Amino acid sequence: MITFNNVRFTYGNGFFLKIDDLKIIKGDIISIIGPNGAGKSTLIKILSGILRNYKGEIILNHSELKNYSYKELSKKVAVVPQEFNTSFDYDLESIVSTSRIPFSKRISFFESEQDKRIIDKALQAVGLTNYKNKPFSSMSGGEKQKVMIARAIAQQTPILLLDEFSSHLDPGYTQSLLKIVKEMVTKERKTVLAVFHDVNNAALFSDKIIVMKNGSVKYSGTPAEVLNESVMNEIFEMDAYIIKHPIKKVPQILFK
Ligand SMILES: Nc1ncnc2c1ncn2[C@@H]1O[C@H](COP(=O)(O)OP(=O)(O)OP(=O)(O)O)[C@@H](O)[C@H]1O
Repeated sequence: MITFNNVRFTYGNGFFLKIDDLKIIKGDIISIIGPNGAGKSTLIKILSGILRNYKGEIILNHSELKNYSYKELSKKVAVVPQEFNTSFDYDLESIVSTSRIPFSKRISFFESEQDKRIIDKALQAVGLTNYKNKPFSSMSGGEKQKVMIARAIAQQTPILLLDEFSSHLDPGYTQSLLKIVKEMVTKERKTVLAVFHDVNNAALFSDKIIVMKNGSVKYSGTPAEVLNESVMNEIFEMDAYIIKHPIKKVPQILFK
């Protein structure tokens, strides 16, 4: 569904993203892990259409990614960013409603009845219906992340990109948001790429893990295939014990 061929990107500051060959299959939940500065967010920004001056080929549904207009790409890819701020203090409903703009047939955007239903359902899915008229600025960090997930749900795209969306959240919020996202993507067979710093959550959440370092994909495979002591040592320079989750049977990392 998404194929990378000899993709190269640089900000011009010495960092180089080099992805020779990578295939992302429809319906897979894929986590991207790797140390700070590995290029994880850069990869997400390329796939979201923010960074377009890469070399090589990224094929999304038979067409080169660069050739999609922003509007067309917004119908295919939704992003839950690491952080989101607005210069105006919109209420939650208005923030979520921006997800429907790509589907508008007019130049100025008026929500249809169907849009309103989709927005209500998305706010309901993350448990924020009662807050929909509250200003975004009055929400906590975790609630803001829920708003961004609702926005991505309402965008109804086949691909979802999550950039460390749980990094500021407490364990309870993290678990509930991961559950919401996993249920939704499994039900609707969405393809997900999610950047994680928490390797244990990555193992629990995903079908496959991509391990990046210095701008390249070093390993990829199921959590059981890629998460072992020597990879943790090579990639993160850490001494780790690996145990098996007692119920989910995926690897879990402990500090030595
Ligand atoms: N807008 C930018 N301009 C110049 N350099 C950038 C920019 N954004 C990121 N970089 C650099 O590119 C490299 C990769 O950054 P990126 O944000 O993709 O890493 P990451 O793996 O997401 O890191 P982290 O885990 O710390 O979020 C880093 O060296 C970073 O300093």
